[in-house]
Amino acid sequence: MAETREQRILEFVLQNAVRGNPQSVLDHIDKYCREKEWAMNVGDEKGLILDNVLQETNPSMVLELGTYCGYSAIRIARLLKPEALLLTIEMNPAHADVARQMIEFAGVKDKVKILQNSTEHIIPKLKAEHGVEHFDFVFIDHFGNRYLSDTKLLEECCVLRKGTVLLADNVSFPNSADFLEYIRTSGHYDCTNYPAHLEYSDKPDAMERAVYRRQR
Ligand SMILES: O=c1[nH]cnc2c(O)cc(-c3ccc(F)cc3)c(Cl)c12
Ligand SMILES: [Mg+2]
Repeated sequence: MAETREQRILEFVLQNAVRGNPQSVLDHIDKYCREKEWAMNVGDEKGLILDNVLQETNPSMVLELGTYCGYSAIRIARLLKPEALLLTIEMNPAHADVARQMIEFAGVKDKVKILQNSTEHIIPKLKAEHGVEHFDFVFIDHFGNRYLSDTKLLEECCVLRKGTVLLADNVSFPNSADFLEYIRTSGHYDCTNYPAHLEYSDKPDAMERAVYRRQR
């Protein structure tokens, strides 16, 4: 029995899912987390919202804040066009290690680069060290109490452009209230709310799309 929940999810995928098949990996993570042990993957219901908003955006450069086990990274990577890339930031080394193996097993490792450190450490280095000009799409799913500060940091580091789409998970929880207030009242974003449910549960949750207006 693997010692951590994240390792048990990975083990279940490695032993039951189809190698190289991203959908099979997603389905098996959802199956394990619905039937055996709950975990904070974006999940299948909110995952469809992510799929739709992502496909409408048709991005070349994507950033994710909060990799966790790699579920949403695989979800995003499986829909990216050939030259497109996903950078995903994960501060927890154990989670990043599980995600690396999950992403490799799913067959999407060529489209995904995991950066293991805190967001405030990495975001200021994206242009100089990772050759980023701008992101077309940002999926925010790390810690609600960091959503606002990291969104402002993305603005200050000039990695957003007019039309960049931010999509934030878990905006129904109080710890991202300051973020919601800012994107809805700052005048720099056009916002849309998507009511849904907490992954693998019937508790209410929501996602918010925020399209960046200001020319950078
Ligand atoms: O920390 C999180 N980061 C990214 N996504 C998360 C998520 O989708 C859900 C939750 C959560 C919500 C309610 C609950 F009762 C237990 C866990 C968390 Cl805590 C996170
Ligand atoms: Mg989440």
